[in-house]
Amino acid sequence: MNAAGIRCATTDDLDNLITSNAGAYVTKSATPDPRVGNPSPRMKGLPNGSINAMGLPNHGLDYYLDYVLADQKKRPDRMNFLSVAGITLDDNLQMLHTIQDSAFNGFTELNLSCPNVPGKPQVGYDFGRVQEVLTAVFDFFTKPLGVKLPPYFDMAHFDQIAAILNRYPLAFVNTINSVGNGLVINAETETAVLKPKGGFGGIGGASIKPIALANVRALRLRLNPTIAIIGTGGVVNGQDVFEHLLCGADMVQIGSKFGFEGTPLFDRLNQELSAIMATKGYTSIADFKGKLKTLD
Ligand SMILES: O=C(O)c1[nH]c(=O)[nH]c(=O)c1I
Repeated sequence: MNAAGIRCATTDDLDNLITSNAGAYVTKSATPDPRVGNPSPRMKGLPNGSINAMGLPNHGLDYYLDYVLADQKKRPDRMNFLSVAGITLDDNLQMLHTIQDSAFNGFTELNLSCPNVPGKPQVGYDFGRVQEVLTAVFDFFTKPLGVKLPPYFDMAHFDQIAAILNRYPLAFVNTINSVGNGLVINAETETAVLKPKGGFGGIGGASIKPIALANVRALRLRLNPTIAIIGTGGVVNGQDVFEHLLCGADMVQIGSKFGFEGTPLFDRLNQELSAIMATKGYTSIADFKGKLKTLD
C-alpha cells in the first residue's frame, strides 16, 4: 500500500489508489481543519529517494473521513486507513472522537512522527508524551488504531518504546516515517534544495532501508504478537518487500518510490515478490514472515 502523504491528499489521488492493485490505501495525515503547509520548494526527488518538508498540508479531517465512509459503502470488503496528525493533543483527541462517533470501520493511523511542523517536536521522540497521548486516546477510542513511528537508532530506545506500546490495545505499529531533518545541498548554487526550515527535511527512499528494516525487526522482536507491524521505508522493488516481511512486517507501505512511479508500482512489486517466492519454493508469506536468521 502507499505510505501516508504520498499521492493520497486529494479524492483524485485516492480514486487512483482504489482502482489500482494496491492491497489498501492510507489518506494524507489530517488535521482538524485544512492546512496549506510549508512554502515550496518543499519536496525534492533524489537519485535514491526524496527529501520533504511539506508541513502537513491537507484538506482537513472531514474531507478524508467523507471519502473513506463513501468507500467503505462501495467496497465493504476492502481495508482502508485514515491517518491523523494533530498539532496538539487536543486536536488529536478531537479528531479521534469524531472518528469514534462516525460509521468508519477501517483502521486509524495516529501519526506520532511528523518531522516538519516548525516548532512542533515529534511526539515519537518524547516517550512520556507517547504514554500521555495513548492513555488519553484509549480512554475512549475502541476502533482499530495504530501509530506511525519515527525511526529509532538506539537499542535502549527500542526497549523503551516497545515497553510503552505493549501497554495499549494497538492494532498495529507502522515503522518507519521519514528519517527526520536531513539536509540536501546543491553544491553548484551552494544552496539548500528545500525552502522551509533552512532546507532540513525528512529523508525517504532506498538510502533509509537499513534503518527501516532494523526498526521493523527490533519492534517485531519486542512487541506483543497481537500488535501487527506495517513496514515502511526504502522499498523500491520486490526484494525490499521480501526483506521487510522477513523482518516481521505484516503489511508493507511504499512512499518515495510510489511518488515517482505511481500505481503501476504495486503490480511490479507483486510480480517481483511472487518471482522471489517461487524461486525459493515459498507458497505463502507465512512460510518466511518474521523468519530472519542470525549468525549466532
Ligand atoms: O511534512 C509532512 O507533511 C510530513 N512529512 C513526512 O515525511 N512525514 C510526515 O509524517 C509528515 I505529516
